[in-house]
Amino acid sequence: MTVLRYSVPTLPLKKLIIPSNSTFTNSTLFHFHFHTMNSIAKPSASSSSSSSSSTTSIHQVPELDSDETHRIADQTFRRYSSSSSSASRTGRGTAILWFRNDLRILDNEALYKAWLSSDSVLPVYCVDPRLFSTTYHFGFPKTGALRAQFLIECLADLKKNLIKYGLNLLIRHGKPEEILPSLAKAFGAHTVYAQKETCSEELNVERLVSKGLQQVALQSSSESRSNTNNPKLQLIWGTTMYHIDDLPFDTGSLPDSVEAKCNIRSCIRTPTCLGPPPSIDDWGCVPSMDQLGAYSQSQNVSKGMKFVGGESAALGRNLLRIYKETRNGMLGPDYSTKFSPWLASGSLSPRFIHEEVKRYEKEREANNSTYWVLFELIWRDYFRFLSVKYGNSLFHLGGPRKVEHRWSQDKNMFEYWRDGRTGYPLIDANMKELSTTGFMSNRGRQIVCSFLVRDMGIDWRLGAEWFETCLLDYDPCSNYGNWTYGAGVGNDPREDRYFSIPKQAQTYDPEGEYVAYWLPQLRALPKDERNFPGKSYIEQVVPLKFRTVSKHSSQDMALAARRTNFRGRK
Ligand SMILES: Cc1cc2nc3c(=O)[nH]c(=O)nc-3n(C[C@H](O)[C@H](O)[C@H](O)COP(=O)(O)OP(=O)(O)OC[C@H]3O[C@@H](n4cnc5c(N)ncnc54)[C@H](O)[C@@H]3O)c2cc1C
Ligand SMILES: Nc1ncnc2c1ncn2[C@@H]1O[C@H](COP(=O)(O)OP(=O)(O)OP(=O)(O)O)[C@@H](O)[C@H]1O
Repeated sequence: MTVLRYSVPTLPLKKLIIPSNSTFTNSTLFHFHFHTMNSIAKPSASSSSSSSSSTTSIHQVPELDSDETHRIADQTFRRYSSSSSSASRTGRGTAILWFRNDLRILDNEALYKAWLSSDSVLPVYCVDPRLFSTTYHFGFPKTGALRAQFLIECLADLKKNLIKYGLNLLIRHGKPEEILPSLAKAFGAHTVYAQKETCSEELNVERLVSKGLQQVALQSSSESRSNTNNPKLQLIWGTTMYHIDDLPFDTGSLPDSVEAKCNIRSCIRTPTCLGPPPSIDDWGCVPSMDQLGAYSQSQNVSKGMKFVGGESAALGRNLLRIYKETRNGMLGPDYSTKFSPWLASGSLSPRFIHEEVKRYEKEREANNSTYWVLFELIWRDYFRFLSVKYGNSLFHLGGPRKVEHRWSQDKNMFEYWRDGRTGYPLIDANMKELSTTGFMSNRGRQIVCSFLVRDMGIDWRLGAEWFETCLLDYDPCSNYGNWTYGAGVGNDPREDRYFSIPKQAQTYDPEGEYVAYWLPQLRALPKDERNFPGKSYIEQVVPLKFRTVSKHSSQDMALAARRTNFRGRK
């Protein structure tokens, strides 16, 4: 079988070359945990054909127990720490480190700069109620329960690791623009350091925080002439593998087709001790699901993959050897790296992955998989830089290309898709995986996107906002970037990205293992019928645009015609 690479972003960044000559300041090589072929070959949902085990199993990702996770994390922290840099800490006073989507210690430049510029760092996380309200147009939960749970785990782990480094994490509930200026005032902080974001919701918060800090300075100067406090917000780039300052072009004019060669910086070496922290009586607890708001009612993963949040778990997950051959899979934890939830929360640095890949290549072998992991990370970078270039048009119906198209907002149709009741097993299985686990393979994402947009003709923003609710790895740039591509409104030169369900099913789920896992009622059918079950399954709600597989096309058409107008909330 020829394994095709997925076709969402193929160009334009294809030509962005990963330099093979990246240089590292620390060339010492240590052991790093990689799954072996044996551990990959362990029975998993993808390899098991027993119906009982493959319908009920839960795969924890990573599959290590807590002791092993922390052992590997500590080992990795040591490998990436520096004991010699305390002499360079010449700063005075207090600096605040405002954690956002950079919930990690390793390779966190903002944290490092806060440490360097002060003699005491105050790490803060603000539980911003806006992140737990609703999506912009259609009023879905802004953060679904599974991502909320993942975030809680990230915060608990970050707090634990900061304590190991001689600090702590102050957790406050409220808006950063209210919390940070008041902390800056109370502690006389000179700077608030934070990772720079690029989308308008986050940029708006940055502006408000900056304004709040200016108010502190104004108040301070009117109250005291001798001892004024003039705190500033210092934003540090940190989300991508390529540093924005190293790109050979200005992001505002990021070309649609790029041929660029630039170095990837080494990870920041974190000092072994980041303390002392300021004196604080109550550091605040990691929030519970209840505290995160109405939409975050606990939801347990009942089958499929259960991702463990936090930097320690992220460092325990590594998988490179067979990645290229399996990336287009859909079932089980090991067909792709599954780094995305940790990358999105910032528990994992893309530069760390790059450095580890290079180390692996040097110690063992360079192979297709090691190349492809970095290649995929370039796509992640690309969508981040695209958000700088295109701003809010990434979120607009017509996308960056301002495409005019009549979209449906049929509520019933959308709900068939959302709930996995379309009558197409491949769509329904993927949508059930998403709502049960918060994850879907890249292939699945492309297929369900194409179905919603092309076969159902539904406003792509409904799909994008539903993904925003559900995905553990939700990232505004990657999500809306990929959706605009899929909907044909992005800057992708290709016109119609149609994914034919029969073809996708035959190529990527030929034995119907994936659909039978998520739709157990199909397991009783012969393997080659599971994706094409006819009357043994629910009716298809729309015919396919380019191929009629339905045996009930008149009913399909009738259903498709029953369209009611779904009124967006905006
Ligand atoms: C409609 C749609 C919506 C998506 N929404 C998101 C999202 O909100 N957040 C997100 O991280 N990814 C998103 N993706 C991209 C991709 O599906 C996931 O990053 C990938 O499936 C995560 O699995 P993995 O970590 O095993 O990826 P791997 O295949 O192992 O790739 C390694 C890393 O490369 C990056 N990457 C891979 N493919 C892409 C891509 N197409 N775009 C951007 N980054 C990529 C991810 O960070 C990923 O973790 C979306 C794709 C589509 C088609
Ligand atoms: N982090 C984010 N996550 C999800 N959506 C985001 C994020 N940042 C910005 N957006 C979206 O960007 C859009 C910006 O809308 P805004 O009103 O700020 O600007 P606009 O260009 O005037 O848009 P509109 O014309 O729709 O009002 C909204 O759809 C908002 O949801």
